[in-house]
Amino acid sequence: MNLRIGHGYDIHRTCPGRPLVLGGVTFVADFGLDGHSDADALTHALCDALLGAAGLPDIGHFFPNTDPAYKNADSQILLQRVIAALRERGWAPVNVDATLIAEKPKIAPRLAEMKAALAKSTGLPVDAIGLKATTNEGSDDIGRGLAIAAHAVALIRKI
Ligand SMILES: Nc1ccn([C@@H]2O[C@H](COP(=O)(O)O)[C@@H](O)[C@H]2O)c(=O)n1
Ligand SMILES: C[C@@]1(CO)OP(=O)(O)OP(=O)(O)OC[C@H]1O
Repeated sequence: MNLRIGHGYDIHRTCPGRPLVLGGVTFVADFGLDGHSDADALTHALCDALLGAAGLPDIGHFFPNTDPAYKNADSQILLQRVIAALRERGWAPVNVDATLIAEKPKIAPRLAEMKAALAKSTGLPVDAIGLKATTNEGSDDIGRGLAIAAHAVALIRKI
């Protein structure tokens, strides 16, 4: 089999006093996301989708949240390392697709920047990066602005 599919999901709580980083882009917002790294939930979901496709353990296995090396880590670096781990095992990404669930801020105006950042980190062309945003229609903690979540899928091919 030369093609594999993977799925990833991540959620981080919002908090004051931290930058809001999503898909490698920093948003102007009065809140950020809580986490050990930069807490970029979208990029973490993408990492897990890619790792899952290759049958590898999840992001926390490769970059433990107990390791000071990853304190405030740039998740684009983690994504680059995930791509390298796949390549070492003979896999390359074909395309990825993700959905960000956030009540605010408005993501759509910055989607192109986010796709460009993720294309750079994955080595994929921009048109192989799918990215959408939706609110949670006011329901549960995401709807109340207390958290931001992301779902992602990735297709990989044997090199
Ligand atoms: N944080 C968000 C959420 C949504 N969008 C855009 O708005 C459209 C409508 O959102 P619904 O939750 O009502 O589906 C959605 O299709 C996105 O284009 C956004 O930019 N940022
Ligand atoms: C990214 C890592 C890095 O330590 O930490 P967090 O920013 O806490 O993110 P999470 O998705 O909860 O866990 C994965 C960890 O690998």
